[in-house]
Amino acid sequence: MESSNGKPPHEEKEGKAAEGSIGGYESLHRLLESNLSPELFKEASQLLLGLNCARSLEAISLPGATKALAEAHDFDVQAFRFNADKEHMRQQRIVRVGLIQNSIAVPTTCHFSDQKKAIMEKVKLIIDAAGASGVNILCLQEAWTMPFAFCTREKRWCEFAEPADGESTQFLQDLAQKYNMVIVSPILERDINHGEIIWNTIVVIGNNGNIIGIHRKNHIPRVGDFNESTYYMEGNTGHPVFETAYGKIAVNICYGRHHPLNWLAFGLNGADIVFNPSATVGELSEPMWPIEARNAAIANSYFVGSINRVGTEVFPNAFTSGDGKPQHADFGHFYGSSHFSAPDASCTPSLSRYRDGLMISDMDLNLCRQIKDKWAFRMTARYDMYANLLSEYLKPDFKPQVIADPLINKRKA
Ligand SMILES: NC(=O)NCCC(=O)O
Repeated sequence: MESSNGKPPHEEKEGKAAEGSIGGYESLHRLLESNLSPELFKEASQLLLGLNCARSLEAISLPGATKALAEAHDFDVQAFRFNADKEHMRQQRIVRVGLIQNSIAVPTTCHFSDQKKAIMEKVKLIIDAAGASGVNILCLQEAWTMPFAFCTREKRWCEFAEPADGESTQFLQDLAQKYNMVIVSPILERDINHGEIIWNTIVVIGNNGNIIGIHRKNHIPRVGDFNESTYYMEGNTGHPVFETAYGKIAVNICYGRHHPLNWLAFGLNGADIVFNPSATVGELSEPMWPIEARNAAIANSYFVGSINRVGTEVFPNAFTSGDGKPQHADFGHFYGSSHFSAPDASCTPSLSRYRDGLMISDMDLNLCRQIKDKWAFRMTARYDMYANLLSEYLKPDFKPQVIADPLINKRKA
């Protein structure tokens, strides 16, 4: 949507491009939409997003109440539909799935209770919008109750950790029940029954407000300012798939998306939808962001919901990145851009790079099996061959299978 004087909307509103915008636009998709002719935009869009059942992805309209909440509280809301072919012997399995991205709500210098309360208050409004839209399964962003303070290496941020059945879970249990919605809640967990150990955890809350189970982040980053290994260890919960009233779901937490075997394991356990709640910044990972999730959806014949937080979080004390550059007090810009990818290689556009948002998608889960039948990736995967390689690789005397050219150093001048 371009404004009346041809300027991108936020440039006009704020007199300058918002931090994280692309020349004043919220996303690449919106930049293209505003600057290409409708015919060219349609073609570009089809190339970028792929086709679903041989057609462009359809946008769906949402109730007035959702739009009113988005308008009043300035969050981006977008909604699309992934179709599957109609089958003779199986009913459609359509579920409405939502992703929420958000910035923190007050400065990181505020009292911790006030920070958490303010985030919960703002996220509640977006959950209300998801509820008003009839969302069945909703996933929040990684460590949603707090700033992503792990860059600082300061242990005081551990105060945000809470038991899996703690305050934020109880808060969401009420909303899950109210809206008959499954909610996936990524938190910093404190395991009080095991010596107060801290984990990066997701809690799956069923549509009756019950806790179905938890999963703990499998792969912990040691890259850039993501000093998460200072706070928690690799998870001990394997690759659970949660069978909910609306489908089988799993959660690959943030940095796990760089590990194809992590994606595979959730697929082998039967997931139809895998969420990837994340916290990641532009320079480090943005070129990977649209590729990895989409590739996982294709390779594993399931839907992926990718979520990233938004905004720049400034911390009270400056820290260094161990790269010889000056100390700094922020992590860089969390670029939002939450979106869905489908097993047939289509995907939605992304939410805003700088505003809070709610991405909604209807998806017929039958598409997962239809794509398995079409591409037969499971049938052609040769898992036994790879199981063998991996078990050899794990042995201390493993020798890489390399066949060297015997003439490699024998070329005459
Ligand atoms: N939160 C987290 O694991 N971030 C790591 C950076 C990335 O994977 O992009």
